[in-house]
Amino acid sequence: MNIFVVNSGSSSIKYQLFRWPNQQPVCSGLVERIGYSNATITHKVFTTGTPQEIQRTLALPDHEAGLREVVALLTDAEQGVLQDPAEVQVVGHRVVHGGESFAATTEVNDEVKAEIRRLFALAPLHNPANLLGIEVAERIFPQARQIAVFDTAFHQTLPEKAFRYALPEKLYTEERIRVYGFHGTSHQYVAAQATAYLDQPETRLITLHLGNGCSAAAVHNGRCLDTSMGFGPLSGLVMGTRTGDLDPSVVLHLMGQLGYSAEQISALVNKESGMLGLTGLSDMRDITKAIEQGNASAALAYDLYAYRIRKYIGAYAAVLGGLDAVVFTAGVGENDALVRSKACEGLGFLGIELNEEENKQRRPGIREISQPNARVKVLVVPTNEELEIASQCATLLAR
Ligand SMILES: Nc1ncnc2c1ncn2[C@@H]1O[C@H](COP(=O)(O)OP(=O)(O)O)[C@@H](O)[C@H]1O
Ligand SMILES: CC(=O)OP(=O)(O)O
Ligand SMILES: [Mg+2]
Repeated sequence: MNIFVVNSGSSSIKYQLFRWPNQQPVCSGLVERIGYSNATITHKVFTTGTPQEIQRTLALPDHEAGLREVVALLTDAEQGVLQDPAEVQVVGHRVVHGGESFAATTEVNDEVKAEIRRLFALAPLHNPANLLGIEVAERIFPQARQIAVFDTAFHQTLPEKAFRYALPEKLYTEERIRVYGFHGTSHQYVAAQATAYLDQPETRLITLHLGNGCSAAAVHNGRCLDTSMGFGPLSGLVMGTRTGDLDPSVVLHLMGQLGYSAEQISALVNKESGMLGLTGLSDMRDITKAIEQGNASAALAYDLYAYRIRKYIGAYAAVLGGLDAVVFTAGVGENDALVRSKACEGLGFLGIELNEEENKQRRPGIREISQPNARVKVLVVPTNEELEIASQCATLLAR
């Protein structure tokens, strides 16, 4: 069986094709700058000994044009891996917000699409693009089963004291205003990997997904107890362009005293804040370079970013009543040794002690970067949301 996984963003599409059940990735890629005349496709094929990379720059007016180009690469006479798009039996989609309706992976139908659309307002950067990806895939792969895997699903096990806000009750009962949590597919995948690695009867983990969006989760024996993103993917850790935790008084002041509209507030907290707002840069690699060049704003932003992570580690150690491992994952978590080092600074009292030599190494796979006899293991576990999505699709179909 061929499973094609699509992670559709506002101006990008990440994808991966798997042969199942051997879980082999056949190819993967990234379409960026959709909507521009200089969009790019980076396509990697793994069927030959050394991965082949194809790069294309072209005009892509919309997601449909992007996905059609990807299908052209998949079925290319020379470098293609399929003869016909009809060979794709399953398309697995990352959908960021599933609300309270979806606690599990779900086959897409009209009702599911309507619910994803109803949730647009709660995840404006993500759900519209996710639905668009589904609709385009339905046209391109009409014979395939379309399956949605929700970022929120893994967090549906949160106890009520963790998922409720201290707001009037009817805002929960009538409006479903509560903590949903995000990046669940990634937290679930790395928690399972870390649990298998630790191989002990009980595991209390803090998983830290640090990508463009960032979130922390407290996971006890594979069950999520708390997470830092909330009603939408804005609260908690400092992110590339999002604020993380912010006192609502700031929003009230911006609207009441400084004349901001709701749209301006949304743009501010989603797209203009976080590391970008603090430094003018959102990519951690650029921020690191700026620090090396003596940029004081970049140094402060980096401190703030790591300090927020440290606060959540302390909080979640308390939630879990102890700690077996801290797990770093995603673009920043897997690659940025200095962020890991600063985030763990001063946490020796919790049993967290980094081995700085190991922390600086770059190796594929799971890496243990704590001191050999530290009470808490610190692990770098590469995430693979696409593999987890494919795996959840296969599990659903086998039922
Ligand atoms: N070598 C690296 N060092 C530091 N940060 C990195 C490195 N590689 C990637 N990143 C960071 O990872 C982030 C993107 O992470 P990723 O998990 O791909 O996010 P997303 O899936 O949300 O797009 C970017 O902010 C980028 O700066
Ligand atoms: C939910 C979320 O923040 O996703 P991403 O990190 O991909 O933007
Ligand atoms: Mg991501």
